[in-house]
Amino acid sequence: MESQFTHVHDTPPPGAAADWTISQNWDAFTADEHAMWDRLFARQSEMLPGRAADAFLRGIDVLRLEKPGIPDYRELNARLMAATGWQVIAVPGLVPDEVFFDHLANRRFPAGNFIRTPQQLDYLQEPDVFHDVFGHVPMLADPVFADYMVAYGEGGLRSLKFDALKQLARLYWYTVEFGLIREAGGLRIYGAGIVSSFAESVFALDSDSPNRIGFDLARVMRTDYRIDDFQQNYFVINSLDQLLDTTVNTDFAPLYAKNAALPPIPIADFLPEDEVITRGTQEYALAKSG
Ligand SMILES: C[C@H](O)[C@H](O)[C@H]1CNc2nc(N)[nH]c(=O)c2N1
Ligand SMILES: N[C@@H](Cc1ccccc1)C(=O)O
Ligand SMILES: [Fe+2]
Repeated sequence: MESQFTHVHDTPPPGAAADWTISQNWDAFTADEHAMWDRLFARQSEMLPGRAADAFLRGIDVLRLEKPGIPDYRELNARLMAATGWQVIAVPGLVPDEVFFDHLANRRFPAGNFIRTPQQLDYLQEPDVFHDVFGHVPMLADPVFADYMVAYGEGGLRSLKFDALKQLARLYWYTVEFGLIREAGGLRIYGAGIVSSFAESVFALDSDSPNRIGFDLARVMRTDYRIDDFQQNYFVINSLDQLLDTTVNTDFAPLYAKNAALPPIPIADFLPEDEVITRGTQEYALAKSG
């Protein structure tokens, strides 16, 4: 089973529980680590109004994330639990797929218990506490998205029975990590991978390089993605209700079977039935490929 991170071991590291959780040990975070959080938070929060989805901005407010420093889960979880029954749990880093899905299915969001170094300011491969807590957690304060993430966890466990992890991982990638949503004011970001990245929060909305395509479940589950640079495709939902209703009310089993018989859709390709919002130039990707 290949997740987008393939160097995850299958036994918990020393000090971690069987479910891979560790104590956040908030008191052990240094002033420099809190300062890194504040630097990242200031950079993102000043540029996100008008870019981030309403639900994301509401979550920042409800969870009091503007408070300086790395959030103390004892305080954060009191508010998050009150909002949607979710809680953030600390893990050393990436956890095995099944462990990840089981946590989501039980309203527990695993967050990497480390923060990036100044050298990793603009890009790091593995999710740190800023990506996980700033990027993912505000959306978990939204009841509809919170229910989507539970259903996703349950669906993830089910997908393993169909050997369909790859298809389900694509759904996660193009919604939870890199999803865009239509709002009255225009396209907005709800994907954690975008919203936690300064450069991609600009690129995803402003650049004419990437494709922007209306969300279609089967199409997304067939579409390849890249993990090492800006996305070449973004999929756009009309509402969080649409995302929840579509995925919860569709039995994925027939979809898994149908898609397994079809080749994956190459990253920047279009299908005739695509709702094309932006026919991207792919200028950025082509320039990078040299
Ligand atoms: C579902 C899929 O396997 C995905 O890559 C998972 C794997 N393990 C993870 N582990 C952590 N801590 N955080 C994640 O986002 C993920 N993603
Ligand atoms: N409906 C999916 C479960 C799922 C729900 C929501 C998100 C992702 C997956 C299935 O039948 O397996
Ligand atoms: Fe993430």
